[in-house]
Amino acid sequence: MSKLKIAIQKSGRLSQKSVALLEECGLKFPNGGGKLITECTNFPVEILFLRDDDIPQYVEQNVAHIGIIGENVFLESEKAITIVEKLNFSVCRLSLAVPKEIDYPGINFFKGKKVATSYPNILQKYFKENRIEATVEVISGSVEIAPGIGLADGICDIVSSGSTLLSNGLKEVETVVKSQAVMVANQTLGEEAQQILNKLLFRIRSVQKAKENKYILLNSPNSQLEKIIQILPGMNSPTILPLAKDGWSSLHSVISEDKFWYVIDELKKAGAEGILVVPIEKMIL
Ligand SMILES: Nc1ncnc2c1ncn2[C@@H]1O[C@H](COP(=O)(O)OP(=O)(O)OP(=O)(O)O)[C@@H](O)[C@H]1O
Ligand SMILES: O=P(O)(O)OC[C@H]1O[C@H](OP(=O)(O)OP(=O)(O)O)[C@H](O)[C@@H]1O
Ligand SMILES: [Mg+2]
Repeated sequence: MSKLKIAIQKSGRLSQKSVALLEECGLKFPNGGGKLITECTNFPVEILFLRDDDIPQYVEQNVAHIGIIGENVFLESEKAITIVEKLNFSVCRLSLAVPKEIDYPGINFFKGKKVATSYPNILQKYFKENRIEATVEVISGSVEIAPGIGLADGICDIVSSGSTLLSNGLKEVETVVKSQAVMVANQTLGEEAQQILNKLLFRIRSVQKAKENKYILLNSPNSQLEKIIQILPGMNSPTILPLAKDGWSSLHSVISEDKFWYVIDELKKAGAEGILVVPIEKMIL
């Protein structure tokens, strides 16, 4: 049986989380010792450890069938490859920034200016869409230094917390694109590779779904059960088990991660006690 070749970043912001995702999907593989290619022992997959900027090209050429990269690298590469799944990690944005003392009048500020970036394709496109004629100065890293040393009037680079901008005397003025880690694939995968990818995507979605949800257990007087069930929009209907204590039940359900603080407040008001919220490892729907 042939193997699905997955390209992930060798070292950098995406590498640990990419490895963790594959491991959470149950894939077992030796990782370390500087080996740049490794085989899964329990799934028909081969993992290639590469520079992230090279991954789109390898996937386009089918040297790797799929890859994990930032959406920013996908867009910048302009390769004929397809995003098959957004992965909800390494969330960041590509933004324009200028020295903090500038009284920024809006995007027209950039007309006739020089902007340093490692993302010339994305930036040129953005300027074109906004009818801005500006000079794009391509540098490969430490972009935030450019205005301070007189290389450019502004920059376009990755922002997450904003602390790199702050410590270099810059302020964010426009978001150019939002990004997160994505899985990309070759556009003409063979049947076998496609089947393995489908299995892997099923596992990834089960892991993602589990992360978005929590398992909740609580005790409630039977008289309050109806009210509590209405507060908890479960997967189907919640499980209810009688407690040893007369007139009380234990209720189990699933709630989405972003709702549970809000819901917990309401549950307490409705008389729920002994509330436990626990992580879910896999969720098969
Ligand atoms: N501060 C950040 N917060 C969240 N995500 C980030 C951050 N910085 C970068 N990323 C995301 O992680 C990806 C990889 O970033 P990294 O800095 O490791 O790349 P790199 O230096 O180009 O690595 P390589 O050596 O493989 O070329 C970026 O393309 C972006 O999608
Ligand atoms: O808004 P922040 O949270 O400060 O993150 C943004 C910074 O993170 C990335 O650099 P990284 O730290 O990965 O170093 P690198 O430039 O060497 O890749 C990116 O290039 C920015 O400089
Ligand atoms: Mg890179």
